[in-house]
Amino acid sequence: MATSSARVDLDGNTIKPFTICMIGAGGFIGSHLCEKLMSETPHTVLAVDVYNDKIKHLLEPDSLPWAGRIQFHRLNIKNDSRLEGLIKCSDLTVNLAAICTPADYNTRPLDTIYSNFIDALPVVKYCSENNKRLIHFSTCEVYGKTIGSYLPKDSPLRQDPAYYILKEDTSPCIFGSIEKQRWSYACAKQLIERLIYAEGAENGLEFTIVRPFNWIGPRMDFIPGIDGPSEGVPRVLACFSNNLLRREPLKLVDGGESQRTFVYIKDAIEAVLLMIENPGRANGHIFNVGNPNNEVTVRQLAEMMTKVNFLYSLVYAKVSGEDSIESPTIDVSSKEFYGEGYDDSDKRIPDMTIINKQLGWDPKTSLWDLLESTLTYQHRTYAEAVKQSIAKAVAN
Ligand SMILES: NC(=O)c1ccc[n+]([C@@H]2O[C@H](COP(=O)([O-])OP(=O)(O)OC[C@H]3O[C@@H](n4cnc5c(N)ncnc54)[C@H](O)[C@@H]3O)[C@@H](O)[C@H]2O)c1
Ligand SMILES: O=C(O)[C@H]1O[C@H](OP(=O)(O)OP(=O)(O)OC[C@H]2O[C@@H](n3ccc(=O)[nH]c3=O)[C@H](O)[C@@H]2O)[C@H](O)[C@@H](O)[C@@H]1O
Repeated sequence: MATSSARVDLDGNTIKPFTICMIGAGGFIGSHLCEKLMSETPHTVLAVDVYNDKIKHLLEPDSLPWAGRIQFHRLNIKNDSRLEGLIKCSDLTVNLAAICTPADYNTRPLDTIYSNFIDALPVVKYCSENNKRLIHFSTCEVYGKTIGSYLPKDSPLRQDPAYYILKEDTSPCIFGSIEKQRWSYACAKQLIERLIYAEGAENGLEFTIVRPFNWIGPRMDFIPGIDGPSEGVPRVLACFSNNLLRREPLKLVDGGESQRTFVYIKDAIEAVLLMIENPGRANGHIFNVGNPNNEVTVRQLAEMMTKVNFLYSLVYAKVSGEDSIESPTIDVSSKEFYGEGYDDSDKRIPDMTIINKQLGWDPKTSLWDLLESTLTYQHRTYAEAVKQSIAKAVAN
């Protein structure tokens, strides 16, 4: 445990322990960030969320080595006057709270806009008024679609990185029309980014904006019918994990042609810790955090996850080779899967120049490796519960 030895920042200065108000600490990213801060740093976390299931293992029992350095505050930031007090007594606020599952963007656009813009406003205001540093979680979705996607299909310029690489300081934000409510999330995130940037420019707010590019790993979202609603649609990793655990075909939306770069949550958390502990290098910056080397189409992701799952089943669950499903994928239209108003980002490759220069950070984990450890986690956490729920359904 590194908590007793003095920590130094990237410039060799000793880092004093500080207090972090982490809003949305009970979610996927928050749970990994809390874990990292507890196990490797001396900092204190005031963990704010409406749920704490994903950080329970850090809160109990009292004998944990970090007991006293993490406190859970169950509150909804929409309507709780305790929020300002928690921000005031912290050195830094990290805001992760949001609705961030695409199935909600076109079906619950009002909740999406309120959650990502209106509910974040008081957090920015309290940080600005009390001279507190803010690390705000935005998204790579603020880039929307690539410039290349608007070129003719056979244009050679589509192969030119200038038409698809996403750069914090030069790329435009390209969204679809207003009826394409998919973009309600990206647009709300863009506006809160602009507001934070303006608070920095006009009122001196010390801020960092993070644009995650498809961070994935254990504890992401939920498995429908097990630890989330049966009809709920989580992000792609959990959708495909659910299909694999239930031994049903993986659904490819509109042919699974969209491309994504996936980064392992543990690599990405290293980047966030560097931002937290190096304010002089992180303040005033917007950072892409992703892994440009892990690009696949959604179809390729489905194929890779099917292979990794098959190997896991052979080795650990002792399932025979012939038992693998015959039709591992099935095509569905986006209208059928997400409903009216869905649209998609075609390709998302982060430019890494700024984060490299400011923080010297690079992702390490390959897609194969991260899928192997994540699917092992999914099996160990959910396989038995899924088996029981299938048996129950058959019995009824
Ligand atoms: N996971 C990714 O790859 C990714 C990519 C891009 C952007 N982001 C952004 O990062 C942030 C965290 O994402 P995540 O994947 O951990 O999502 P998540 O849904 O797992 O976590 C969000 C947490 O915020 C909490 N929350 C939401 N509204 C709240 C409220 N009103 N009051 C209190 N708590 C509230 C939720 O209960 C949840 O625990 C979000 O802002 C998201 O937009 C994530
Ligand atoms: O993770 C990110 O960086 C951002 O992108 C995500 O958006 P997206 O990548 O579109 O969300 P996923 O649900 O992970 O879907 C990825 C792709 O898989 C497809 N998909 C999803 C689920 C499924 O069962 N099948 C399928 O083909 C989707 O249509 C999409 O093309 C979410 O908007 C946010 O969590 C976040 O801000």
